[in-house]
Amino acid sequence: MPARRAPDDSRTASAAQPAGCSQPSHPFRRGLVWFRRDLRCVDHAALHHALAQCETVLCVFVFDPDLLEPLARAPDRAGHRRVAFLHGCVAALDAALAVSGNRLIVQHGRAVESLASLVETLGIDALFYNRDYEPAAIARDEAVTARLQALSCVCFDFKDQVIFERGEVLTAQGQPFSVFTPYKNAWLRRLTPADLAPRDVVLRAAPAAEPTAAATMPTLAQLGFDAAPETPPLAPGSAAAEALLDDFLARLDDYHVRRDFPAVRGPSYLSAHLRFGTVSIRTLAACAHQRMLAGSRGAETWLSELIWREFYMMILAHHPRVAAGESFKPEYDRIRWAEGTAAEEAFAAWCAGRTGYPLVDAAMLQLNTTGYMHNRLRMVTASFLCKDLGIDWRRGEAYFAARLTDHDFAANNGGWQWASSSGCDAQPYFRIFNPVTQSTRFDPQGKFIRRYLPQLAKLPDRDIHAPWAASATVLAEAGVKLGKDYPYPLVDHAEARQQTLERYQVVKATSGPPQEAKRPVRNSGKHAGSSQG
Ligand SMILES: Cc1cc2nc3c(=O)[nH]c(=O)nc-3n(C[C@H](O)[C@H](O)[C@H](O)COP(=O)(O)OP(=O)(O)OC[C@H]3O[C@@H](n4cnc5c(N)ncnc54)[C@H](O)[C@@H]3O)c2cc1C
Repeated sequence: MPARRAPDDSRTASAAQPAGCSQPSHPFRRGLVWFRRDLRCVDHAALHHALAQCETVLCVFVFDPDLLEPLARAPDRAGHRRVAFLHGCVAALDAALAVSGNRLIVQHGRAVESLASLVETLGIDALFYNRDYEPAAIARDEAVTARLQALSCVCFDFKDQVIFERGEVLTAQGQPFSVFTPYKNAWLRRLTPADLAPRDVVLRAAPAAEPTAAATMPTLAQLGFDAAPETPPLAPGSAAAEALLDDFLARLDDYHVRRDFPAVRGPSYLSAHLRFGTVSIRTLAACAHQRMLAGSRGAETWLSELIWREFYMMILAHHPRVAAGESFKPEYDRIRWAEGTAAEEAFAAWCAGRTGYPLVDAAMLQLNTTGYMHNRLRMVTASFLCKDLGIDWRRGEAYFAARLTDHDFAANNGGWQWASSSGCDAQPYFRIFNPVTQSTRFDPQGKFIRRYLPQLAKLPDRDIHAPWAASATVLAEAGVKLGKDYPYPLVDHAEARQQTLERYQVVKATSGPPQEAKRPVRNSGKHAGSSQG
């Protein structure tokens, strides 16, 4: 039996009142809040309801080997950075709870067994958690709920990760949207102040006898991961998220003009915090919405990005087959991607940032060294992999998934399917980013390239985007020996573009007028009128 759904998760605790329950002030004696992608103790739906429903509220986080082991095994220890960030967020949550005399119980084990054991040993009669929308998480939550209900523990789940979930924003015919702009318009029409109101949390100190203090936080080494670097690329926890948000709000009004330039501090850098819920989506959407109503174009554009996030989560919820590796548009699974030794070498070069296209390489080095990549560059590198190297987008998706600290299945899959044209509201197959044009346009002085490719730093702005086209004198003056200090380009873009158009012929019949492919495209790469532009 699934968890009981609160009819809504508005601020009234009675929304979660179990059916047939009399109305004592606290219908449950001991409740447990299971933290997952919501590692904060402010504006938190499950915690809000648990405090209203239970005499005593305990809190738990479970480091689940089902999730950790694949990351620990990932090649070149790629998953370690993300787990270090997660570990830091869990520690920060524990510290935040301690301020009000509460502690986080931290478990290391499979969620079903860990939670069942806690329910029995601590005498828990109700479990509260916020919903997750990834198919594997849904399956896990159903297993947990079934097991706990068998132990007479009532389970409640809440909407918290999004403003609107699965079935809340639909077409006039009651169908899910597959195009972003009408979805966004319907999303905005549906929005009311209650959707953005914080789910208040007023913590009560846990009685001293509660066994939570006995819980110990496993070290990263005990979890099978490297120790966190002394200066992590991104500080974990809610306080760090708040600092990033404060910094971003001062530049929000210019977001629409700054966000596309990777060398400029344009976007919010909040993605990993949104991923782990150290900041509430309601807080962010409320800030953006308020400033948008006051006339801020930057805020309007940023709110659109937050809606893209929900759009892709909605797509995943309605089309879980994309999580099984299928293209959103099935005809795109007929494409024959490059295979064999040359393709393997090309993939390895793309991963390592050795394609010979400086913007692509600098972007991959940003990902490999920091666990983050700027949105513009995610589009450029993804397009380069599928449409210049002819390599299956799923390989790039997996590479990003292992390395991004902010990895979110729905956004990553949506972004890759957008770039490869196989997704809903994706860019048409015949629109192919020119990596040099993207570079001159979005990193005109090569500042970003110079940051990650210091060997090219002395090249003039004019030549840094395509070093192979620079004169021998310019290269010599800049101290660049092509083939030694920096690779020759792996492919010729014009030829690769032609091959891609041929490769995509199998989908042409269903995906657009063939003559469009012949029209020269000035590829600004608008992501359906929004960020991926
Ligand atoms: C190939 C590809 C893969 C991607 N993989 C991920 C991923 O794994 N995780 C992830 O969070 N985003 C992903 N994105 C979307 C986007 O690139 C990042 O959200 C953004 O770069 C994060 O930086 P930020 O927080 O500074 O963004 P901001 O510009 O400040 O945007 C604010 C928030 O809006 C959301 N957002 C912005 N753009 C998008 C988008 N196109 N799709 C969905 N949500 C969006 C994110 O939650 C982001 O944090 C991907 C995009 C592409 C093209």
